[in-house]
Amino acid sequence: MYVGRFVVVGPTVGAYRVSSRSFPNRQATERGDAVTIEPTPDAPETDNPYISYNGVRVTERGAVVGNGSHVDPIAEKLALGYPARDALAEPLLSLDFEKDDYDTPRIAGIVGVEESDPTTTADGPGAVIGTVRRDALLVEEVTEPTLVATYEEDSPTAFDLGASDAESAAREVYDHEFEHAVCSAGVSGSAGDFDVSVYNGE
Ligand SMILES: NC(=O)c1ncn([C@@H]2O[C@H](COP(=O)(O)O)[C@@H](O)[C@H]2O)c1NC=O
Repeated sequence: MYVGRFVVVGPTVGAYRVSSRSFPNRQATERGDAVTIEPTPDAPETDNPYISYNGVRVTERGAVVGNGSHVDPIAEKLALGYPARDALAEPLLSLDFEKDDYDTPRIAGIVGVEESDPTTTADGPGAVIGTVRRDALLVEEVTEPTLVATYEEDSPTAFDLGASDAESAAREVYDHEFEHAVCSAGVSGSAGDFDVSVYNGE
């Protein structure tokens, strides 16, 4: 099955996988507190605005994963002190679904939200997941690893993630049977102490 891009989000571990039919020549590159999704040096030129972006941004108050330019404002709002639910919901709503041939949804999540966050109820690190589609804006707290994808699996659904560290999470989502894996990133930890890892295949 092809689900396009997907995030898996849990309280202390999460991941993002790029799967792509149209733009497979891409890589995940760690750059300080971010992971950039970008064309490989040999990729054909394109003016598609949706294929290069930060897929991960780590802040002191949580690690953000997602499939587009909304990751940056989510991280910035979180760092400014917005509650996790609101930091996720506002950029999704204002940027909306992608204006491409597929009305591709924006998907995102925040891992390792601090316990004091007023919009999570977890007794420990919290997590929120969300998506904006043409027909819905869905944002919710999750207490177990949860997946949302751009296509088919486009509402948050429980996901059986075995990994508990960033490196294994990146590897596990890359190796998942969903078709057309391109690259991935994993995050683990909680507010103030995160690990990040990328995987670009063998
Ligand atoms: N985030 C990404 O890496 C990404 N890659 C491709 N897209 C969009 O999704 C469309 C379909 O891509 P594909 O055939 O690779 O699933 C592309 O034309 C592009 O508008 C993306 N946008 C959202 O997922």
